[in-house]
Amino acid sequence: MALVLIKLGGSLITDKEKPYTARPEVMQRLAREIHYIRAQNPNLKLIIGNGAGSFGHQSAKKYNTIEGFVSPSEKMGFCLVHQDVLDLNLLLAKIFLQTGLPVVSLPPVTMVVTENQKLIERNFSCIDNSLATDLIPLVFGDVVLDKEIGGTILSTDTLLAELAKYFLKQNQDKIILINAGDYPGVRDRKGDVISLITKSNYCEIETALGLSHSVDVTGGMKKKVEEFLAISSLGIDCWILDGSIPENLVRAVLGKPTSGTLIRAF
Ligand SMILES: Nc1ncnc2c1ncn2[C@@H]1O[C@H](COP(=O)(O)OP(=O)(O)O)[C@@H](O)[C@H]1O
Ligand SMILES: C=C(C)CCOP(=O)(O)OP(=O)(O)O
Repeated sequence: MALVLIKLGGSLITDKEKPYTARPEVMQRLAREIHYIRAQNPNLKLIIGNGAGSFGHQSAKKYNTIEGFVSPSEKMGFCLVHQDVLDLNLLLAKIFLQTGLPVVSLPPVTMVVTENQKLIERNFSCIDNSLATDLIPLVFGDVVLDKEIGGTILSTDTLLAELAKYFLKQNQDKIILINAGDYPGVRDRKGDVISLITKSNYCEIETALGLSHSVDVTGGMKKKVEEFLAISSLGIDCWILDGSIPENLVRAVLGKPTSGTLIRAF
């Protein structure tokens, strides 16, 4: 049975230029599209992750949470970042539920432990169990506890890549990962969208990949492409596409012609 992991980027579901500004109308349309995808493929397993956008990235930057915490104010900051990502996730979860999608919000802080920002413990049994009962696990970029530096930040991209590897080991038939943002795909130095990134053309396009132009603590486009290229070599196709174009996400999941960037190892 196929598994599709969908990342709804913070750039798509919030206005990353305006602190704490969600885009509920975009969330509603995405919910309807995901509802349609499920109706077309009742056997499809879905995991959805949402980015932190102008919610968690604001506080994460303010408290430099990715580097850990020492002082009481940094520790408080860690908790406030978690609250910010929960607030955004709650808005999205409510909209999904109103649309009839059986989502269950699962905070990654309870699944993953790091050491000096390196992932050392994973417990994805709640994801497994949710999928087994035909629920849609809804995860998000979150704070996580770190054995050396107290805490850090785990992006949705990293989490979904880890989940893709985990389910691959469990002999999942086919896995695809789709990153939907508010950009048309990965751009080259001229600004044109690169339709296909492989191990062979990566070195030619690498210099075009940068950080996010918005407030963002987790690495922007370069890290995204590197992480997706790494899992593509395991046979997992990854799309980076524009989720603000109606039906684009639907087309990618249903295997129809899609505008955006496909990352495939070959
Ligand atoms: N080569 C590139 N192609 C597209 N976007 C790029 C590129 N290099 C840097 N970026 C920046 O990366 C951003 C996407 O990363 P990010 O903000 O983390 O997205 P998301 O919130 O969807 O995860 C783009 O909006 C753009 O500002
Ligand atoms: C800042 C925090 C706490 C999480 C970041 O998550 P993401 O890295 O997945 O968020 P977006 O870039 O998609 O906004």
